[in-house]
Amino acid sequence: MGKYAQLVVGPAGVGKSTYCRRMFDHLRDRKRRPHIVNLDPAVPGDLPYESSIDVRSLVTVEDMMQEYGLGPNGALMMCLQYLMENIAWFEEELNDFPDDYLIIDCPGQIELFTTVPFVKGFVEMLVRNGYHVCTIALVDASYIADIPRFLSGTFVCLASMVKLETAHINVLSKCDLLPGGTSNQDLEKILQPDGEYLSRELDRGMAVRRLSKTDRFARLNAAIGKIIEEYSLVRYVPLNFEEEESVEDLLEQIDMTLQFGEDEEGGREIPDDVDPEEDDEK
Ligand SMILES: Nc1nc2c(ncn2[C@@H]2O[C@H](COP(=O)(O)OP(=O)(O)OP(=O)(O)O)[C@@H](O)[C@H]2O)c(=O)[nH]1
Repeated sequence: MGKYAQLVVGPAGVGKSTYCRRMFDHLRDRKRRPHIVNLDPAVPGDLPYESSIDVRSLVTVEDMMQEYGLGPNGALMMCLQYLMENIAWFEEELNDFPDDYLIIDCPGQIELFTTVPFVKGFVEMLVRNGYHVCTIALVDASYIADIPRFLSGTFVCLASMVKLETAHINVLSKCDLLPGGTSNQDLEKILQPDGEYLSRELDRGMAVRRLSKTDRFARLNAAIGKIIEEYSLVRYVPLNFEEEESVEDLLEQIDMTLQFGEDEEGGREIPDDVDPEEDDEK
C-alpha cells in the first residue's frame, strides 16, 4: 500500500483548513487512514481539526517574533527555515504513519510557493520518504464574478504548479456560495477555460476600471486567454461540500492523479462485480 499526501495551498481565507477537516472525514468514511498536518506556525490558539502533526510543536511565529524582534512575515520565513533545518523532527513524526494519507494545511503566503525554497524542499522530503504528493490549489469560487481577479488567482495556482513540480489539481472552493443564477454554461467557461471569453472579460475589466486599453494590453489580454485555453494549463474541479457527488468527483480525480489503485497490492478496492482481467481486455 502506498503513502499519499495532499498539499493544500491557497491564499488566506480560501478555505484550506475547512477543506482539510472535511477531506479528513470523507477519507476516513472511505476506510483510508487520513492524518491532518498543520504546517502553519502562525495559527493562534486551537486548530479547527485534530492534527496528527503540528509544526507549532517545533516552532511558532510568536516565538520567532519575540526571539529575533521580527514582524510576522519575517518570523514565518524564519520558522520555515527552522523547520527545514530540523526536518529530522518531522521525519520522526512521520515514522508513526506507515501507509497513511496526509492532508497538509499550508500557510497562505504566496511567496512560499513562488520564490522561497522551503515548500519545495518540504515536498522533496515527503517524496524521499515514499509519499506520492498531489498539490491541491484552492481558488475561491466568488472570484469568478470578477475575471481579472479570478485570473490572478489562476496565475498563482500556475506559479505553485511550476514551482512545486508535483501532481496538481486546481479546486474551485466554496461552490455552495455561488449565486443561484450561475448557470452550468457560465461555470463551464471557467472549468474548461474559454480563451476568447477570458480575454474579452479582461478587456471589459479594464474598461470598467477606466484603464486605457493600448494595443499592447489588448494583445496581452488575448495572449493570456490563449495560453490558458490552448495549452490546457488550468482546469478546475468545482467543490461543493454540501453535495456528496462533488466530493466523490474530486476524490476520484485525486486518486487518478496519484495513480491510486494501479498497484495490485494496494489502493482502491475493485468493486465485486468487476472482473479485472475482463476489464484489461477492453
Ligand atoms: N460556505 C462555505 N464557507 C466556507 C467553505 N470553506 C471555508 N468556508 C468559510 O471561509 C472562512 C475561511 O475558511 P478557512 O478554512 O479558515 O480558510 P483558510 O484558507 O484555512 O484561512 P487561513 O488559515 O486564514 O489561511 C471560514 O469562515 C469558513 O467557514 C465552504 O466550502 N463553503
